[in-house]
Amino acid sequence: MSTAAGTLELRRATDDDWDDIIAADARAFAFIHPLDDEAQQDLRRKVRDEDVVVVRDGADLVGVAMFYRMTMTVPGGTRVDIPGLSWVSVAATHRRRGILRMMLTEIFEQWERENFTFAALTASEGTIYERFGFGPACFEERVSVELGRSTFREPAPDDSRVRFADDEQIRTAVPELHDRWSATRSGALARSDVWWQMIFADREMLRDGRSALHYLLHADGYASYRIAHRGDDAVAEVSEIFTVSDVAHTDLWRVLLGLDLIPRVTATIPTDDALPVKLTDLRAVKVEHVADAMWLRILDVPAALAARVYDRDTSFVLEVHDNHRDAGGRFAVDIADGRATVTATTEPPTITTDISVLSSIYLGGYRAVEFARANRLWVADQPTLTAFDQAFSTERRPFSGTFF
Ligand SMILES: CC(=O)SCCNC(=O)CCNC(=O)[C@H](O)C(C)(C)COP(=O)(O)OP(=O)(O)OC[C@H]1O[C@@H](n2cnc3c(N)ncnc32)[C@H](O)[C@@H]1OP(=O)(O)O
Repeated sequence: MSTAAGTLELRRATDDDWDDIIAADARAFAFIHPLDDEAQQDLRRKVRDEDVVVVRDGADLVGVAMFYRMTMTVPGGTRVDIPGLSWVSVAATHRRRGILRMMLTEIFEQWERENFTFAALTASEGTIYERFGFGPACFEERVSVELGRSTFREPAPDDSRVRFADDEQIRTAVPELHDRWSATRSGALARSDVWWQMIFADREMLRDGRSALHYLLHADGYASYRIAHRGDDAVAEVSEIFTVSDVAHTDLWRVLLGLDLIPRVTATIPTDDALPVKLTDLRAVKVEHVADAMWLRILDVPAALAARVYDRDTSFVLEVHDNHRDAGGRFAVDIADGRATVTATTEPPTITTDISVLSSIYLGGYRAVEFARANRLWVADQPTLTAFDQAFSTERRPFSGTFF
C-alpha cells in the first residue's frame, strides 16, 4: 500500500510478528524492560491475531494496534460486547504521517462489519482520540489515605466480617464477587477466565519490587493490595477494591486502614466513592489526581440509545455529528418508562452535538449541562436541556474497574 508515509504494508498479525510487536510497544511506551516471556504469553492469550493490525515499512514493524473482546455494563445493567482498543503505537521514526489513522480506519471497518454498538479505550494522552469520535466517559481518583487521621464515624462491629484468603478461596470467590459488582455499575468491564488467570498469576514483572498481592474477602466484596517500601515508609497499595454493599465497603476499608505499621494506603477509586464521608476527617483522603480512565465511542447511535435505561421520560430530536465515520444523523428519540425508541427523522433538531460528546454523556460520567455550558451541546430551549440532562444522569458515576 502506498501512502503519504511511503510504501507501507498494513495487515493482520501472524506468529512471526510478535517479537517485533513487543519490542516496538516497549520503545513506544517507554518501558525499561520489554514484556518478559510470561507477560507476552498472557497478552497473546487475551487477544486474537485477527484483532491485531501491524504496519511494516519493508522489514521494519512501524505500527501496531489491537483490541480485546470485552463486555461492558450500561446504565440499567445490560451487558454489551465491546472492543477495547489497546497497545497502539507508531515508531518514533514514522510518526505524524498518518499511520495511526490508517490502522484505526482498518479497525473501525472491522468493528462496523461486526456490528459493535460501542468501542472503548484507555488513552495515553488527552488530545489524540476525540478526532476519532471517542469521548472520556469514566473517571477515577487516585487517593492516598493517612492512617493516623482516619477514624470511621460508625463504631466497629465485633467481627470484622473480613478474612485473608488463601489461593483456593481467592480463585473461587474473587471472580464471582467481581462479576456481581460489574453487573451493578455502568461502565464496568467484566473479566474473562483469561484475564483472571493473568491477575492470579501475579507476575514478578508487574510487582516492580513490591510484595505479592494480599487478598481480603468479605461476603459482598474483596480487596487486594501490595506492600511497597517508599523511603522509610511502608505503603499499602490497594490494587483493587470491589463491593456490592455499603457494609462490605466500610468493612473492607476498616481493615485496610487498620493495617499496623503502615502509615499510608493508596488506592484508585470511583469519583463518587463514599470513603471520605464515612471518616471523621475528610482530609485524611487526599486526592492525588483524577484521571479519565476509559473513553467510549458510540458506533451505532440508535442501538446505543436503546441499550440503556433513563431516569426520566422525555422526547427530543437529536442531531449527531460524526466527522470520522458515518454514525451520525438525525434521530427522533422518545423515552417512555425509562426506555428509548429511536427512529431516523428529518424533523428539525432540538439537541445537536458531536458523537464524542454523546459518548462522554452516555454512561453518566459527564452531565449534558456541562457540555451545554461549554457550547459543545446545543439545545433549543432550557426545558429540553433539563429533561435531557436528567434522563441521562445516573445515580452512581460509571467506573470501568479494569485498565487495558
Ligand atoms: C489506546 C491506546 O493504546 S493509547 C496509546 C497511544 N500510543 C502512544 O501514546 C505511544 C506513543 N505514541 C505513538 O506511538 C504515536 O505518536 C501515536 C500512536 C500516538 C500517533 O501515531 P501517528 O502515526 O503519529 O498518528 P497519525 O499521523 O496517524 O495522526 C492522526 C491524527 O492524530 C493526531 N495526533 C497523533 N498523535 C497525537 C498526539 N500525541 N497528540 C495530539 N494529536 C496527535 C495527528 O495530528 C493527526 O491529526 P489529523 O489527522 O486530525 O490532522
